[in-house]
Amino acid sequence: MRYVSTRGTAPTLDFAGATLAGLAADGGLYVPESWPTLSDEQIAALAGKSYAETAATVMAPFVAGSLSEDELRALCDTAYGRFAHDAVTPLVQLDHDQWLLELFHGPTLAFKDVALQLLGLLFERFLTGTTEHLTIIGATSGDTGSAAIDAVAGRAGIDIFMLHPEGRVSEVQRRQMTTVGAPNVHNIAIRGDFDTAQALVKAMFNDAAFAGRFRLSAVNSINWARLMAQVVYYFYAAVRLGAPARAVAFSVPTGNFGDVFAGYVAARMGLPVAKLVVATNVNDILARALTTGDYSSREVVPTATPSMDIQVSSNFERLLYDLGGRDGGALATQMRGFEAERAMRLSNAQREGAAGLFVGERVDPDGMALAMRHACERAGQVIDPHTAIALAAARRHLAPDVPMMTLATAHPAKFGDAVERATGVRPSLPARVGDLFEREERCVTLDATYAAVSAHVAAHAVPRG
Ligand SMILES: Cc1ncc(COP(=O)(O)O)c(C=O)c1O
Ligand SMILES: N[C@@H](CCOP(=O)(O)O)C(=O)O
Repeated sequence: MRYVSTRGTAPTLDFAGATLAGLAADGGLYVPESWPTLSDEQIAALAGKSYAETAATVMAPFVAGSLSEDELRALCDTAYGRFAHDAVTPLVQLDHDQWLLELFHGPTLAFKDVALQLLGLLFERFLTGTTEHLTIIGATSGDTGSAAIDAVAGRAGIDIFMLHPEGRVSEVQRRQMTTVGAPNVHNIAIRGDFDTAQALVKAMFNDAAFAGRFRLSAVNSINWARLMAQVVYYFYAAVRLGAPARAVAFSVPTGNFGDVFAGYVAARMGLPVAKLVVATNVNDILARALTTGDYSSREVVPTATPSMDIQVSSNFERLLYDLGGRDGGALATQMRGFEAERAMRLSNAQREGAAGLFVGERVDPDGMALAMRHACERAGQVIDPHTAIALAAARRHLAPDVPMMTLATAHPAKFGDAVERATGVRPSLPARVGDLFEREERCVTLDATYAAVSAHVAAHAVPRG
């Protein structure tokens, strides 16, 4: 499979190249040249397969030319062997036709592990036999950071620099990042919000001199491999609830539009998806864009769902590209307009294309708390606040005979205070996270300026050989 940039001018790459590059050189995001499809028979045949087998089948067309089927299967066995549940992403029934798709059974208790456990192995595989040293730069509102650090800590040939907004991640999230002692892990708290951290990361990629000195790569969902791995659980869950004979719906708590874009990819590949509910908190740029066509960024409001406190959603660009006829030149102009104005309008084609599958929903703090209480009292499920946002949104879009799956993106113990406030129940941390509160923290705090952050990275990164 070849990968093209959404902005049309970066070199076309194979899967290995796109994985190592992260962001395209023209500032765009890599997407497959075309969407592979699975026939109904191929989808039906997934019903008897394990998670790792499903992953190898669904991802095979995307990695063709860079990995053999046997290599991919071995990587999936290793990546998904580290999960605490044998089903990797189990379904839990909430109601007659409502389900939770639990994505938090990986090492760091969030859905990010599903993709990042694999991505760590892919980096290692693609660096083997080269003398390259990878400098990973990433931004996190909490969960990507810990999952990425777990995936690459201690790996040879890689350093990771992870930016998080100071004081705006939960204590568990922060400690999961800052207590990792491996010397290749560099935590940076910035005095700013997540959007600023994400913009600083993109600026380092887009600085030709800087990108020329270091072999930069990405672990955020700007890296195509992240999304590819997330497509798998949409298939895995849907076939268990009757696909392809029966259409299914998903509600996804959304920030950077990565997870829900993976659902869109599953639909493009042939999975019968009736609806994708794009659930946001009060930082609702995506809900507004999908309901009114107005994609305009406002001040970020800190909430009890910090991982979704985002007003610039990186992966929306991938959707706009696909729905806008894959015209890289036109998309580049549209995105440059957004970058200058922090606002843009979707074209008619983009709005109408999105309306066929997506529905945007904004959920306020009361709706979130109510959903947590409802899940606890009616189904005995303690859910995290991000999942609660999606559950509240899901309940507005139930349809007869269409199972609705709410993606449970984090373990409730990562956000224990908010869960306890809403439900009176204090979830305990699973033993697999270890002695998080006893370990020493390592992190520098920097002003949210390009000069400060790029100088820090440059001082600690290994230049190209
Ligand atoms: C727990 C949780 N839920 C939801 C999201 C939003 O996912 P995405 O950014 O892929 O839309 C995140 C962050 O990515 C998260 O950490
Ligand atoms: N909520 C995210 C923000 C980064 O998103 P990503 O999916 O692009 O890595 C986080 O947990 O850091």
